[in-house]
Amino acid sequence: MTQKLAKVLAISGSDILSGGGFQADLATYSQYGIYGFVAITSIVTTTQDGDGFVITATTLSLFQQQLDSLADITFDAIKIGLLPSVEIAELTLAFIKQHQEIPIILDPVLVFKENDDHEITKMKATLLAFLPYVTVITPNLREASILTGMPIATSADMEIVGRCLYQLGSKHTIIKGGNRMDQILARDLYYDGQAVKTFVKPLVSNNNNGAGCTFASAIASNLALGTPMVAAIEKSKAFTYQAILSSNEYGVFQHDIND
Ligand SMILES: Nc1ncnc2c1ncn2[C@@H]1O[C@H](COP(=O)(O)OP(=O)(O)O)[C@@H](O)[C@H]1O
Ligand SMILES: Cc1ncc(COP(=O)(O)O)c(C=O)c1O
Repeated sequence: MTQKLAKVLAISGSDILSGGGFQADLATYSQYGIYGFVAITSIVTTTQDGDGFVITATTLSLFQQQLDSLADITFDAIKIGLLPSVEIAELTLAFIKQHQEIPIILDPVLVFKENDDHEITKMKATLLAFLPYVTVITPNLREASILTGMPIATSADMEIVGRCLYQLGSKHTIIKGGNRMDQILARDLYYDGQAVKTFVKPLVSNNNNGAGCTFASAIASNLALGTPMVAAIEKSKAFTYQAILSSNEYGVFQHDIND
């Protein structure tokens, strides 16, 4: 008899270059032997000169149609990635409120409209409203700084901001130092209201596009399979490190979980 596959939903954008977005989510689920579903929030394409990218949001009705199509499915975890607008974020929040019995991983991708302070302020308020309804959030330094309004320049700042996100309602927080804090180590800080833990790997100079999506999807996969939180983060950090080690010019490449 074949074993029943765990089912994980990605609420994510499409990355035309396949490094990040739902392409990375599905590649990760596949390595964990998980059946992956996707509700597409947006399509990310490159600008004509190839130097930038354009985010086109899925229409609200098409996005809601996707969520409605998934209404009868019992998922083992849900991972949330790029939310291109406050409206898509609000529909997503309403959806996850109906799935409070499973792990929900929020990777708050705040790459959109980097120069539009008004949009960022609105999105910040919407993302903060997610905190009581998600299991774990995985902001990078910039995202953690936007969410809390606090600057992060040192490892000590990471801890202060981790504690602040806990005060704001986050149950489990991982602040990703990645390649933005240190020259030698990729150091992430975890806080759950009790203990501060750090997860560390050597910093490699490879292309890390899609590392954040891969990390959050691996955590979703591990939690869906019943792995406790700290072990899930440890395994996901190692999985993502291997993926960064074998990236190409487009993004990371996910390996067998035993590599
Ligand atoms: N160059 C790198 N070398 C090793 N680990 C990295 C590197 N860049 C990111 N990571 C790790 O990959 C994971 C995803 O982080 P990151 O790429 O910083 O997220 P995001 O894509 O959200 O900015 C984290 O565990 C981070 O520490
Ligand atoms: C659709 C989508 N989601 C998320 C991301 C962020 O990717 P990451 O933070 O994993 O590098 C990207 C980046 O290209 C993307 O295209």
